[in-house]
Amino acid sequence: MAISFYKYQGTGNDFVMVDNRKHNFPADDEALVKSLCDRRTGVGADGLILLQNHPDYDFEMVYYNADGRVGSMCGNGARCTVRFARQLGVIEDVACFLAADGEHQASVERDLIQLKMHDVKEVEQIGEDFYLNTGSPHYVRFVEDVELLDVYEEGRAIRYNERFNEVGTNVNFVQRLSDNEIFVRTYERGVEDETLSCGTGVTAAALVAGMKGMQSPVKVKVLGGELQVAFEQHETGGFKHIYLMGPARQVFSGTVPLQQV
Ligand SMILES: N[C@@H](CCC[C@H](N)C(=O)O)C(=O)O
Repeated sequence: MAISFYKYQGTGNDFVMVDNRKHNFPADDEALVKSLCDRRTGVGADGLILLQNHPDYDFEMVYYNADGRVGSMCGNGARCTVRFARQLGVIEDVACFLAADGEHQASVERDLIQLKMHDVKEVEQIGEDFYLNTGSPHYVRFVEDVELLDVYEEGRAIRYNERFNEVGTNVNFVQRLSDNEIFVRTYERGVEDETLSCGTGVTAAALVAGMKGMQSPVKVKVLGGELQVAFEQHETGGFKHIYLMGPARQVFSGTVPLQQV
């Protein structure tokens, strides 16, 4: 048996995508997902996503981290899944779909995908840092010079801090570049390394920038390109009308014999 797959990327956050509408991909096989995501012996990706039918939505997105475990919400993965659904003819230019954290709306605008994120009700302050959930848990630290930072070492130290116990966290280091632009580097849980971009992380970083006085929309530079985050701040704290926007495209497609993974 062979697995047909597509490889997509959104600002360098890359995913193995499987059209699971008529198949039954054995995603409970953690070792299989992990081996497909392996950059030396597999296809290579930060995660694997199944696009499946759902009776109440245009489609359902099921996301697995590169370590093979089922993940929480993935912002870039969702933008890539919308592009994938458009290319498969599942949707036209708008989508309403189900992800790990519930319903999302999205729209395709030429090479950009705009994704509506869920409201964020609270942002915890931890010393000078912040912790919030944008579909996945994110720790946000503002720094002076993000390019000089050892994201792997400093990210891991926070990721495995006992405060976050077995749930863990993603860790975002943020530099303010101008009145409306930040630069974000992320250590991603489940990849256990820095990735070129993290959509839920960029969203978390932009919201914290908003708390610090930055106006929406916030431009976000990442190692893999540029994203934009729009939001409205609740008077009582928290955020609503949150949108993540950026490019997402197919890189290649192929098949992998199951016995080789
Ligand atoms: N790359 C993602 C975040 C995926 C979830 C993360 N790995 C986790 O386990 O929390 C994104 O674009 O949001």
